Amino acid sequence: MVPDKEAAAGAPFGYASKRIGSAGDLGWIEYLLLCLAPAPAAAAPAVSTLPCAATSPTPPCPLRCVLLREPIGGNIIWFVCSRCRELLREYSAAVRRVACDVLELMAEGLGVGPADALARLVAREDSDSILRVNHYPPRPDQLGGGPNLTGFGEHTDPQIISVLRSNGAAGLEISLRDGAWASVPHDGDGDSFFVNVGDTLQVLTNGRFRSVKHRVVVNSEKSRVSMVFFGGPPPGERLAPLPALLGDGGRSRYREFTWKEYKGSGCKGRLADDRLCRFEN
Ligand SMILES: O=C(O)CCC(=O)C(=O)O
Ligand SMILES: [Fe+2]
Repeated sequence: MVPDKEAAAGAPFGYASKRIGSAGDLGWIEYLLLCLAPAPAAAAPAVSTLPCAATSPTPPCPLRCVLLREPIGGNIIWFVCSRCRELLREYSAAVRRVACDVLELMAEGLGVGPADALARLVAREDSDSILRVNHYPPRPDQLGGGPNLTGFGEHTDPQIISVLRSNGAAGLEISLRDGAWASVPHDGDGDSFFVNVGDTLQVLTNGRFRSVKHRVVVNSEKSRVSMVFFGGPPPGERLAPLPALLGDGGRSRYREFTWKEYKGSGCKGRLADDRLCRFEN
């Protein structure tokens, strides 16, 4: 995982609260963003050997492991103990396999070959995949502004596929074709995942699978915690609809671009922006 000092340097990885992205979007949220791409040797984490949580004086993180938060010069620097690091590694390897299995089933359903035509992009060691832990504290009584407080504003996920697991507290909603919002029912037994198509899968499938707008509203007494694996392609990967999905006229709805280019174009905009329209033919 990419080292903790990235957070201190103001890079997108690490801990943040309320601010989502760099364009002014706000939400009733705190979150951790962890890069799963292999870290360059020179940037090996200096803080990974802290003693494990049980003996730590800091509050437990939503994962029930411990993160130490230290306000230094206005920044919050976070440290992950070695046990937490190992748990996160195990979890992300398992959830990456789930993502790849789902992508293989999608390729089969679409009739495209080879079987790993989609999954290979996420399975690769250099895939730009991210783990995000979101914590939405309960809505405070004193806040006005109607029944729904925005936890995470409407957006689509830019990557190929997102696999989300929550603690069963309500709040996630998806946008239907007619623009109405529908709550995603949570799983009472806690053994299912919410799988979301990302913008890049919409491109790869030439629009056959749609990247659905979603948001989180905070209106309950209970904190919501979600943990999302975002399977993204390697940065230099050239992305375009799979040839088998171009249809009879051979029409590609999107021009070719690299993942790096897409990320670069999207990160400056607002959460709700339509990032794909710039790449449409
Ligand atoms: O917390 C949730 O349920 C959704 C979070 C989300 O959409 C995201 O992290 O991209
Ligand atoms: Fe999302």
